[in-house]
Amino acid sequence: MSVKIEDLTVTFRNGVTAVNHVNLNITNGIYGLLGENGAGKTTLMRVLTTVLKPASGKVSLDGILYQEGNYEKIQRKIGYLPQEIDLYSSLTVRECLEYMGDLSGIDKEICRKRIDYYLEKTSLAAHQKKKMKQLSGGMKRRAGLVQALLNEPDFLIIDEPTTGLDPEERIHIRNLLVDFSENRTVLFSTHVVEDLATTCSRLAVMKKGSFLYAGSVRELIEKANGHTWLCSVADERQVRELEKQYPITSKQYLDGTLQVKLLSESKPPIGCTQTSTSLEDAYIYLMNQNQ
Ligand SMILES: Nc1ncnc2c1ncn2[C@@H]1O[C@H](COP(=O)(O)OP(=O)(O)OP(=O)(O)O)[C@@H](O)[C@H]1O
Repeated sequence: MSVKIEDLTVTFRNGVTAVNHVNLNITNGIYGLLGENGAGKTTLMRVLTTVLKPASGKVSLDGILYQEGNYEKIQRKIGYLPQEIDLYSSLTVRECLEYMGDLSGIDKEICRKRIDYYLEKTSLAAHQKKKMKQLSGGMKRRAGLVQALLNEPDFLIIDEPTTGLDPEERIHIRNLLVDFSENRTVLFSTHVVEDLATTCSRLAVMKKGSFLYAGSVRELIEKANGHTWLCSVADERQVRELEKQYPITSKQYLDGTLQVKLLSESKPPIGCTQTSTSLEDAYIYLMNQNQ
């Protein structure tokens, strides 16, 4: 499964260009999508789900062009978990998923088996008789993900799937997505950098409708390697001084000493040592280079 985006632009009626002449190739596996609020990630995902039509440019899924006459065929290959999802609140989890499966035209018996499997995988099996409105935020998110997985899509598009999940469930969902992506394509948008660091090998970083970076996670980290410093500072006042000059990616008291991790091209003129670069550091480094 491959998705090809060529010179894609999306402009809303109010004149906002949310996606601006972007190009991207997404192949098998999990592909991460990162970016600040309002960068254009959701807009791009809505185009890929066929909900939104682009102003210009081309998108294709395994060679099938996004255009009138092809949308139904494309939609059958796609699963989508939007940022906000309000499933039928007065149905039970199971009824709701069966109904969603029905709407997608999935054979009833196959659908029942898949619901059993994914409820188990998302730790929702024990809650399947609860009404949707009785679920916690994290449970609703997981039910939404099951809904997106039900037709076992070739291309799964997920917007913040781990929002509101406790640490254990977040790990379960990440592992489920990695298993699911074995022969499929998953576009995974999130603000939780750790989720991408532990699941995907490739990602794109968006800012103001364009890609600042598209490529391997390793190469993005390599860009910031050698520019990440761990410094021991005397007090908050010194931290405030440092903040004026450098992006600071972490700050914590360790054994009574205040330590900050900062990004700088060369060694800052205070006591510090070079330290390892995380994906989060590399993201901040990239964003600061492109201010
Ligand atoms: N329906 C719309 N009409 C007009 N402008 C819109 C519409 N939807 C989004 N926008 C604008 O397009 C830009 C991109 O929004 P989008 O929701 O794609 O960003 P995002 O990267 O998903 O942000 P977030 O991380 O906050 O979810 C923003 O400036 C937003 O205000």
